[in-house]
Amino acid sequence: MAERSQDSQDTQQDAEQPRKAGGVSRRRLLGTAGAAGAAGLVAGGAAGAFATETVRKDPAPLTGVGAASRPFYGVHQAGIADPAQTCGHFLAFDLAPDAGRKAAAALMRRWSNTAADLMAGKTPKGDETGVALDAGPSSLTVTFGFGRTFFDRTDLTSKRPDALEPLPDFSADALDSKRSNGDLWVQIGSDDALVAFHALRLIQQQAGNTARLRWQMSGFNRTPGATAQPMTGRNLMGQIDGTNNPKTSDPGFPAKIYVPEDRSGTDEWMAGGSYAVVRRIRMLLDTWEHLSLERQEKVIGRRKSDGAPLSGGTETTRPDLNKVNSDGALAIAGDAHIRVASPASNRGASMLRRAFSYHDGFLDDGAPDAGLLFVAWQADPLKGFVPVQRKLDRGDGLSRFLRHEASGLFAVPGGCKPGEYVGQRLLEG
Ligand SMILES: C=CC1=C(C)c2cc3[nH]c(cc4nc(cc5[nH]c(cc1n2)c(C)c5CCC(=O)O)C(CCC(=O)O)=C4C)c(C)c3C=C
Ligand SMILES: [Fe+2]
Repeated sequence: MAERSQDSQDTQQDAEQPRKAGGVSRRRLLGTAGAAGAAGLVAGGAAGAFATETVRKDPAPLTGVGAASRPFYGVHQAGIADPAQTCGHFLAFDLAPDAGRKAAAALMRRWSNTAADLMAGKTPKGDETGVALDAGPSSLTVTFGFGRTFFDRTDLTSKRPDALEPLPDFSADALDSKRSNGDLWVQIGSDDALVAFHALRLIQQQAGNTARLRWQMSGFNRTPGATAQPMTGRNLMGQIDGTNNPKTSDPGFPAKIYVPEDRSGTDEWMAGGSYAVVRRIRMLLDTWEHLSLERQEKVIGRRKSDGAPLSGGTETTRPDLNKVNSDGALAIAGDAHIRVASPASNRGASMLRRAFSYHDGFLDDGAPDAGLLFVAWQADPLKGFVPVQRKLDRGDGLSRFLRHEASGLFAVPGGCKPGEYVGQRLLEG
């Protein structure tokens, strides 16, 4: 979880207060609506007991999923190290031809203010859509990033980080340029679909004449509380996915995932930020589902039922890449995904994977257009995604069942304080 400044703690506390909608708290609005409805029932001659139950002077406070909020303000942006939510939307925008740095700065200020309000469960001023009126923030996060082309369009080429050099071509790529890259990237996540849509709609509306939508992708994860106890989620191939992610409690976590806070030089503005590699990876499910369970498990190197490595133990047991079975074969095959992707096979290269599954209907041949909106977070893509994907591209047993269809690389600046906006250090520095 992102470290919290005093400001962000205040924001967190604010979020725990009844949320205000244009000066009137959302709960108050609900209470009024509930009372009016109940009054109607009484006037219509409803049974007294029913009416008494319906007229609630003190509407129940939000609890559980709806009440959960994540801080917008802080050293890092939210939506990186916190658990991926049930619903996700990714949007990429291109700046309008006549929109320069000033317009981009105004847009980032508008977007940041809106994101801060929504994440705290407040209705932004002037918003009358009503889409999420009766819901809490439901762990909403809104995260902003800049693509390589943003810097030329805003005359900031001298501040473009080397880390934004285009990703190399990989042999498994079948990339659609219209659904790749972009000047600006917005990641929205929430445990409620209406809350996520509301944020998406406001972000798109507020782009106004400054930026136009380049592409949008939407995805999902399991709903909190759907399993008997919290557990790592599954992807659409049915595998437990996310087990061996770096943990926020690992001593090396910040250095791997975030640009150092004392960064100096032309990319000083990236202090506390991170780089997101976004890949839309279609799964060839018709082919995959024809494999026997044993073959599927061999391709990954872990058991499907509980995610335990094929070298033994439970989901959290460290895989033994050297273990040999009694038949002389490696317990985790030479081309098993976890062997090829592991830091041990990549000189320590690692990343934080935070993905959403997607399903966009069926292709002409009846195959599901479904897979993973894969996001890799790291302090430097050349020490995270790139070397690992190079290796996977050459020798991963899983790659036969995947198509990388879209790609983006974005510089995601550090978080901001109240009164500031994300990217201010770049745009006004
Ligand atoms: C370039 C990086 C990676 C891509 C692209 C990728 C795609 C991808 N992975 C799965 C399913 C699983 N991946 C798992 C582990 C895993 N994957 C990567 C990297 C990429 N995956 C890493 C670094 C690791 C961890 C390796 C390790 O150290 O053990 C697993 C196992 C469970 C887990 O640890 O998360 C699964 C399952 C799919 C389906 C996919 C593309 C659609
Ligand atoms: Fe993987």
